[in-house]
Amino acid sequence: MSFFKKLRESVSKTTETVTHKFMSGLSKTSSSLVGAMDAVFTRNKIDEELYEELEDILIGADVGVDTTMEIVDRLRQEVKERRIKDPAELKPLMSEILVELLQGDDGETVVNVQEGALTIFLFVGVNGVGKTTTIGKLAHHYKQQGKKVLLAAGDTFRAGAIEQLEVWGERVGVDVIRHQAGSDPAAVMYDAVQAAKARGCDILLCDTAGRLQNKVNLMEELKKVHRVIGREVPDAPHESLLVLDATTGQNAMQQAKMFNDATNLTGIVLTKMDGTAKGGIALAIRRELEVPVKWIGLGEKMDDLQPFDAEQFVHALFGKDIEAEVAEG
Ligand SMILES: Nc1nc2c(ncn2[C@@H]2O[C@H](COP(=O)(O)OP(=O)(O)OP(=O)(O)O)[C@@H](O)[C@H]2O)c(=O)[nH]1
Repeated sequence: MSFFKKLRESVSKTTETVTHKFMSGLSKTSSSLVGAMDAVFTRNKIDEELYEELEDILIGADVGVDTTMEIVDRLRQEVKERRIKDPAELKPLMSEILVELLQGDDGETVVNVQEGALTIFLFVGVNGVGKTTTIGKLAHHYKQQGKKVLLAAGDTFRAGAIEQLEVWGERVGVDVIRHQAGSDPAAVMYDAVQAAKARGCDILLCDTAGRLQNKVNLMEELKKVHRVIGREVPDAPHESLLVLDATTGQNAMQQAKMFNDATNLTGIVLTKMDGTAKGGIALAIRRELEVPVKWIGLGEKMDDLQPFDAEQFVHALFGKDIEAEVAEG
């Protein structure tokens, strides 16, 4: 069975809606990245110049230098082993390599939800990356699954952040535990955990500050919040999720390194993938950080957050060609 056919089959197991969301959310990256690659794949021979052009395209799409080198090296190797001569054959090969690269170890993107017990997620990230929106979207997601959800307004640095979380709480129909602006976020977390236990909640989603007087203070605050949660519920937080804005490109990589030192991240939420033509950042993050991307944000609406799935992702980038290949059999 061809790679495309297998890919199409696995993708068709999921709903059409999800496929559509990935395709429309990633359309900017798809047309710029795959669009540029198409010009290379129509060249008349596979030579050094072709590989160099592919490298430029990948780096230009924020794939990152190391990851780009790895992709192009894999491509060279497969071309040699499979004795490929026609540049047109590089396109399916490229998508195959990208799926493998994005897939990682089995179960890596599984979200650590405790069945029948309280699950706590801590969200970290600088201001404006989409932290509050992501918390709102996930609250909606888990509420739809019939779970009892509570939110903790841990960004006490900005009064606006507390209000924004309350707006999401109202929109989704879940309660928010909050204190006054300027109060100790660790105290908010303590109260939120007690409230979640007393109310028999399934999921507690904790917002945190993205900015303080300085970076050291912020990291110390996050460590403290982490400690307080862990003291109240063993093994919590069950996920420490860094929210990154895909449109900030390589800046996102630097933020990831900084937060990883302070909070021992378990996953990344990559937002605003719909707003960038450089969605290649997902590949760089997956490869260069030792933390898996668990969700991607594909828009501003409540249901525009999708669990990260390598096949769906690549399918959305190379979509039309996969349909065509399957149609040809
Ligand atoms: N297009 C798009 N916009 C998004 C996505 N996620 C969040 N946003 C938008 O990004 C902006 C910032 O999101 P917030 O949730 O306020 O960001 P935050 O990290 O909580 O920022 P602060 O409240 O400043 O700490 C808002 O206008 C959101 O609607 C996404 O996946 N796609």
